[in-house]
Amino acid sequence: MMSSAEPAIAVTGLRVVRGAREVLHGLSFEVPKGQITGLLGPSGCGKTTLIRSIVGVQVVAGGEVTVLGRPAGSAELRRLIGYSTQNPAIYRDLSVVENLRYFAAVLGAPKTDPARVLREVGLEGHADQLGGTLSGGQLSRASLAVSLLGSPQLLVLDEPTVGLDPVLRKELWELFGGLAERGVTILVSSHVMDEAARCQRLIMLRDGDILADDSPEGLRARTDTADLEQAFLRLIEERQPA
Ligand SMILES: Nc1ncnc2c1ncn2[C@@H]1O[C@H](COP(=O)(O)OP(=O)(O)OP(=O)(O)O)[C@@H](O)[C@H]1O
Repeated sequence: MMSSAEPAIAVTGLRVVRGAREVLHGLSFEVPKGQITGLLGPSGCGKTTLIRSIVGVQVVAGGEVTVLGRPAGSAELRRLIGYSTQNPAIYRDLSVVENLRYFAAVLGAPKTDPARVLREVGLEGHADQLGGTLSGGQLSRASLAVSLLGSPQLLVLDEPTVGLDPVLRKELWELFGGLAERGVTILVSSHVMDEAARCQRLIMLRDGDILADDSPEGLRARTDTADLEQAFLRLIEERQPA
């Protein structure tokens, strides 16, 4: 039904007000299918709000968000999107595999899925450990495992590597790369610029506006720097009148 040229996510004129302030000021962009798109920007710039709008849990003040050809928040998207929030939602009093069985049942995912996703995130050795006793990195991977249940077409990950050591971060990015090679679309937020280089596409946010929407190579060329952190800073300088 959908052509492969159709983007996984299309956002037009998205405005969101939280509290008394407008935090997203009319964003428009597309996320291509089968790629890793990074959503980057400093703390408080609106990454989580944008992600919430895409997964359909944010009240929006204006604009349109279309995900896999349907309006964001549509019931049928629930099975097609894997969403991992910043605060891992794992039951502390259930073991890892019990958590996975529970969420698989809620999603109507196959009974073989918990074993598959445990393998994918490398947590087989902790299957019977209680959620409440996992380390930070193990908890992040358990949360990622939940989002992989049911083989979603789109993975939306809000800062999945925050607080992880470099080895674990590298492993997780390799996992993301493998999923993208299998055709899964990944939108991943981060405030760590060195992770930007691992994405095929970058959306840089600042104060609720898009500063750049480009490939890492395009961004480096445009800002004449090899370093994406420098590129980000140069884009900010360009915007500010001298
Ligand atoms: N419930 C709320 N009520 C009022 N303002 C809010 C609320 N939630 C978030 N905000 C504000 O909206 C802005 C965007 O927040 P958001 O969580 O989207 O940023 P972020 O880029 O994800 O930040 P971080 O990287 O620190 O998680 C911030 O200025 C924040 O203070």
